[in-house]
Amino acid sequence: MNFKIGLLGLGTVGAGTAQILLDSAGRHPLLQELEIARVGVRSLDKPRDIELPADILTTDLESIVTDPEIDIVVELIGGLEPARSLMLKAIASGKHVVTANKAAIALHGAEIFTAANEKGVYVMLEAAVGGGIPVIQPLKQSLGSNRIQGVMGIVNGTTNYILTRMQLEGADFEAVLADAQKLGYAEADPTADVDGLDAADKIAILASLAFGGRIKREQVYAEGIRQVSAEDIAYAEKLGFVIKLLAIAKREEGPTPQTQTDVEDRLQLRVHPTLVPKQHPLANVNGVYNAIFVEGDPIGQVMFYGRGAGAGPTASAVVADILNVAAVLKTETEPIPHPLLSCSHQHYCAIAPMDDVVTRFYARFLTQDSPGVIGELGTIFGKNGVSLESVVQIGMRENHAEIVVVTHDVKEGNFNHALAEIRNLAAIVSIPSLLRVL
Ligand SMILES: NC(=O)C1=CN([C@@H]2O[C@H](COP(=O)(O)OP(=O)(O)OC[C@H]3O[C@@H](n4cnc5c(N)ncnc54)[C@H](OP(=O)(O)O)[C@@H]3O)[C@@H](O)[C@H]2O)C=CC1
Ligand SMILES: N[C@@H](CC=O)C(=O)O
Ligand code: NA
Repeated sequence: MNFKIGLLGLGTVGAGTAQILLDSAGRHPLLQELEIARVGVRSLDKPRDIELPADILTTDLESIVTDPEIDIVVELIGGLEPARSLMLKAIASGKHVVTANKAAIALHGAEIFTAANEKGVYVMLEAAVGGGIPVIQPLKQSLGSNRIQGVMGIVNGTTNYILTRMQLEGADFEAVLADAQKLGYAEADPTADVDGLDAADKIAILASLAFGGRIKREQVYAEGIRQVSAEDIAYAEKLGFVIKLLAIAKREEGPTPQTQTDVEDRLQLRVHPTLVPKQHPLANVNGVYNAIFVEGDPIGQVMFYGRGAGAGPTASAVVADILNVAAVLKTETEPIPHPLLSCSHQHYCAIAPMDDVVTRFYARFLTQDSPGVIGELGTIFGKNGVSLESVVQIGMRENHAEIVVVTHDVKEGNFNHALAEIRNLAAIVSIPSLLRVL
């Protein structure tokens, strides 16, 4: 039995996927039953490293998703449109869909999964989060017996690659970003990586699976790494931390749920650069590697680690999804959405406002070099209920005193009130950095 694949996109991930499909030796035997029937691209003239019969390439992607011969549509063009419409048309035509497109799923997942469930087809997205790291299937299946308390991770390879090289080599942000683009890690528009939007898409997807509800993408708080400076990386290092872009989804404890439907806990959903203690497992995840740290009851802590971007690792996850669908098609005469492969939740999770989030902060102040400034800072923080773990005058920068503060756990709202007062102090020149601490 052969399964016909309609591949949309033959870029970094598309070419990586075709490469695996064309070279099945030594891999799962079911691969031999997969056939690349048609491939959709934007330009037919582009030179490509992969050899495919010219007549299967087309720029008419709609004809692929409606082709009665195609069993599985693999969407690897990226972006919101026409990716969303093509996936919906594929579903309407009864095709199963495999995608790596976290942006389209995070924003339009509800529409796409509702259509898929109505039509009785699968939408698989292992490659969309953590590239080659198996994390979507484990959340759907292997961890299904757990009540998940938190999912936290380094889920953007581009920014982790940049931060790692800035830390290890003191490298320049722009130069390292250009390398990440050459290596195929970055999105077509790397703004999504650098500004934390790609990580926000991914944590929305992970949270939806971990906490069994839909997530409104606009409710994920996202801060990127543009403001992370070489100075902060160096100060963090002295204080025993490394700076990582973390994506965090955390259940705020409510009453213990008695039934499936009365889970009304709120979720924290946030992406921001974070000072991570050097001894934390996530502190040692470097370069393009990603890691997703899950805490559940009764499993405790578990971490998934591997390459989060790049042609081969991402294609590994794409082809695994194709195999999963092919395996179901082979064994079920009338495919119905398999409860452990499909996504069927309906309600939206309640999200906590950022002002209610409790976290530690690192703040760097430039002040006039006058007596009593540290005392003034301490008084304002104390008045706002912000307890300080350390206050250190690092030295002088451009004739101003440089003071670094690390707080204990504090409500963001209280910290922001204190900052508003501090900004009005005559001695404050600027506050170049504000970062959260794990
Ligand atoms: N790169 C990575 O490491 C990872 C990427 N992803 C996701 O995988 C998806 C693909 O990414 P990637 O391979 O890097 O992207 P690329 O930009 O390398 O490739 C995109 C491909 O899609 C084709 N394409 C794009 N738009 C259209 C269109 N409107 N009509 C027809 N063809 C189109 C392009 O055609 P042509 O070749 O003719 O230009 C190209 O072949 C994205 O959703 C991305 O977020 C997920 C995990 C990791
Ligand atoms: N641009 C993304 C690619 C994988 O999702 C990243 O850098 O992680
Ligand atoms: Na993955």
